[in-house]
Amino acid sequence: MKEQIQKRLDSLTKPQGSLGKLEDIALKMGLIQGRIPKLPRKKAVYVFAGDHGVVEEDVSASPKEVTPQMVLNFLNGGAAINVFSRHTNSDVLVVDAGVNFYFKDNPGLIKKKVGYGTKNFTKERAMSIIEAKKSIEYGREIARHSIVNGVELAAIGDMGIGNTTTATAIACAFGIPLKDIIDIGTVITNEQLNNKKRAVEKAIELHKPFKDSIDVLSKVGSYCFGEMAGFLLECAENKIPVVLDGFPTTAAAMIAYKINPKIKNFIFAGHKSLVKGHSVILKSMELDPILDLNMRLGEGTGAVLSFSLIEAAIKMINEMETFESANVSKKE
Ligand SMILES: Cc1cc2ncn([C@H]3O[C@H](COP(=O)(O)O)[C@@H](O)[C@H]3O)c2cc1C
Ligand SMILES: O=C(O)c1cccnc1
Repeated sequence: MKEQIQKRLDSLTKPQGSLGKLEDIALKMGLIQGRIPKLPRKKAVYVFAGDHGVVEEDVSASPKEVTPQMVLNFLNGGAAINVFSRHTNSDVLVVDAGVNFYFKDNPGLIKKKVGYGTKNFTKERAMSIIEAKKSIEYGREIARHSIVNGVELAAIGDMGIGNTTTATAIACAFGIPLKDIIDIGTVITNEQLNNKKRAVEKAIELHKPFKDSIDVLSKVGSYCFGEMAGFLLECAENKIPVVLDGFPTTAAAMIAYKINPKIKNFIFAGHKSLVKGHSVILKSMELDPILDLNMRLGEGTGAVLSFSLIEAAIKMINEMETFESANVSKKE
């Protein structure tokens, strides 16, 4: 299949390889679909929301109430992710993986609450092993539902005050040096950055050694990261491409990747976030980001914007004429 797709790319009226990453995207999408790739008939972003006990350590600029408030904003269509999803003709589904708030039913809300926020992982496990496994299973259930509903290109986004602290702890638990990734998430003071660094150091010291992904998830993870990891595993097993967003969603991908490294063949890195550690953890899974727009928001914003380029790549391989059909000379 790879040869067939590559041959088609090389037959199009352009110097070989001149469309750069767009050619890589068309090839990867073709390998996922097992054919010259076709446009996805339905696209959706799943924004996984959850609360983190570690915010007690004063590691974020915003109060934890912002998490449920932003969930309501997503449901009302007023956040950045809603705007970019409308722009790319994608649906937004918000997942309550573990927000400390009771939400009323809403067609845009998927209720998969494992608990009302995780514990402070600088003091104890963020969650039990049973909850860690349950969060992975819930993520898989969401993916199955998405596939049954015809989603052919998915993205994951994050919403949770404290997410970048949890993401940093997860990456460190998998052996990435803290100094290579510690950074502000949203803009925080120097004191808060120090708190964040100390919180991660304390957590790693308290919980090491780390056995496997479930161990990492239960010790320093959170419900929303577990659900994102389960979502990725299930989509990959069903050959559905998923686009990652920034630092938190990529840390969640590490959890899934350590369970099944083959998932990387079904994953796109939508963009490179400004958070220092993002490119480090992308590289650890050999993922190459599509966009680089100096964004540091989350919610799935970078992922959904990259949908346009994924679609452009698919249109390119389908709609361009070949040297032969357009009667353009090619040196043999
Ligand atoms: C109003 C607002 C909207 C957001 N949308 C995404 N995030 C992003 O910021 C949070 C992580 O940053 P940290 O680790 O520094 O707390 C996550 O919720 C993430 O999605 C937001 C943050 C805020 C304040
Ligand atoms: O990299 C990201 O996606 C990010 C950065 C800051 C806050 N939330 C998310």
